[in-house]
Amino acid sequence: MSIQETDTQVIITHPNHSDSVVKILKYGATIYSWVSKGSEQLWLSSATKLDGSKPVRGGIPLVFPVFGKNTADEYLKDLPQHGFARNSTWEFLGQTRQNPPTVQFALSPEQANPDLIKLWPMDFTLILTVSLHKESLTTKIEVKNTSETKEMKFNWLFHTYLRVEDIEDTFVSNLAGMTTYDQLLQITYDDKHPVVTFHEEVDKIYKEVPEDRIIQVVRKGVPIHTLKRSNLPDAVVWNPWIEKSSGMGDFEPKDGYLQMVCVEPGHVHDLVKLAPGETWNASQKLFNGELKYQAI
Ligand SMILES: O=P(O)(O)OC[C@H]1O[C@H](O)[C@H](O)[C@@H](O)[C@@H]1O
Repeated sequence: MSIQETDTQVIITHPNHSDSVVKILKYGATIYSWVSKGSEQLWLSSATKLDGSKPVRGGIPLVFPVFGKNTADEYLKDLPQHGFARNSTWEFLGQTRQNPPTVQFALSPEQANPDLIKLWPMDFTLILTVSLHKESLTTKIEVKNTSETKEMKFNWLFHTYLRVEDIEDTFVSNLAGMTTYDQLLQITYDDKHPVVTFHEEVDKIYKEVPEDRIIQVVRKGVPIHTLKRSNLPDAVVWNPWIEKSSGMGDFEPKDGYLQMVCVEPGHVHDLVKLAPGETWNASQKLFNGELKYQAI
């Protein structure tokens, strides 16, 4: 059996490659482990809660309908950081394809976290589709505005925590020349650095990155993660480094920042505006591609 469902999670094992396994919590529809060819690809805090009491610190939390805090939008302004998708229990819809094994989860106001959904009075359906391939993982989101009258405005982001061996000799490539908003310095500039390196806290939103920019995480000249985006123009690159991780109670081990980097494809610079009855789709694909340098 390639799909196992329990009360709290769904585990997919590739039918022809038993060393490829993905584990998805119903809480947040959060992928918290993806093993490809026998090795874990995602970072997960050893102190994270997997019992639905708090968003997962690690894996691929889903950020909707707001990235960070939005103080300007009349509906989004009351929501907590990163919205409510990661703190709601999604409905498991079942397996939709045998090979590659594919499953779907759904979230609508009826299932969403009751304390948070009352702050965002919209009618919507989200469908997350997860496909496990021999050497890749695809996550696809469909957002439908089910209202007959009201426009819906939102952000979407896959908050992907990638596992690395040593962040100090790792870099993120193919963002050279892109406009970035540095969330720490609170300034926007064109990043002329050939690659993003990590020797202190990094928290940057790369804006409107063309889809043909294939973001790679490279260690010692070897690409260890490759990320393809569809309809997700922005990419957040985050490493909390020493001080920020020590302030996060659910971040363990405390030097775990050395083994992770978040590369988060999203639509966060602007809000997606969806007319009544309309649907919006986006996806990310994680795999291990050939080294490819894309310069300015
Ligand atoms: O602590 P969280 O709410 O999960 O947010 C974790 C991080 O998410 C994103 O990467 C943001 O760019 C960061 O500013 C934030 O610190």
